[in-house]
Amino acid sequence: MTQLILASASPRRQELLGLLGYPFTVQPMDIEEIPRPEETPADYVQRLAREKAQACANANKGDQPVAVLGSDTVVVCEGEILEKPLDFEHYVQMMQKLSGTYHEVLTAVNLTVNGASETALVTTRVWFRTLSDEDILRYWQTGEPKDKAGGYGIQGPAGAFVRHLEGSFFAVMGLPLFETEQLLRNHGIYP
Ligand SMILES: Cc1cn([C@H]2C[C@H](O)[C@@H](COP(=O)(O)OP(=O)(O)OP(=O)(O)O)O2)c(=O)[nH]c1=O
Repeated sequence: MTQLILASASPRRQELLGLLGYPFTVQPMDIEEIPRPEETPADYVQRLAREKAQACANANKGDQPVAVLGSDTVVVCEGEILEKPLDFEHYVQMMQKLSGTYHEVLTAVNLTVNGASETALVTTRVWFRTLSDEDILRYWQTGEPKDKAGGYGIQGPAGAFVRHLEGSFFAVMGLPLFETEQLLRNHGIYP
């Protein structure tokens, strides 16, 4: 039987994959996350999702057959890629950019199995209400922004910043449920 591995350190991705009902194990991969010159945000997230899954598949070569899921999420605002905030200043800059306007959240998920590799990309447009300096400071103090792309987690208190969303809530949180299940089914993997 093919063993399913989630190549991710993200507790959100673990929680979301758990909702699909597949038994799986977790093996995070440390991949360098730096966009190449001229690489579009869409190409970048898809490459990282693929690299995470392929690194994990390589690490499990020779064992029993494995199917590996890798994923990556970035926030894109006015053409700029926003990843995890490096510090408070960086976080404030990000929130000021996101305040009162919309941005895109790009999440790619890759399935690598038996040498085959397929990636799905989900783009979600998210509209934030205007944020005051106090909103921004108070949200930092929750400790939530640090490990999240764009400096926020839609599934937590920052959900109150979101006026409207077009796309997939689960993709913003880190793993699109519909597309992930489709990838698995396309490759004959069922719970
Ligand atoms: C925008 C947004 C991101 N996030 C999280 C999901 C991801 O964990 C993180 C994006 O960073 P990633 O680099 O995609 O993932 P990661 O480093 O956490 O985990 P791994 O590479 O091992 O898979 O931001 C939320 O939880 N909620 C949100 O609303």
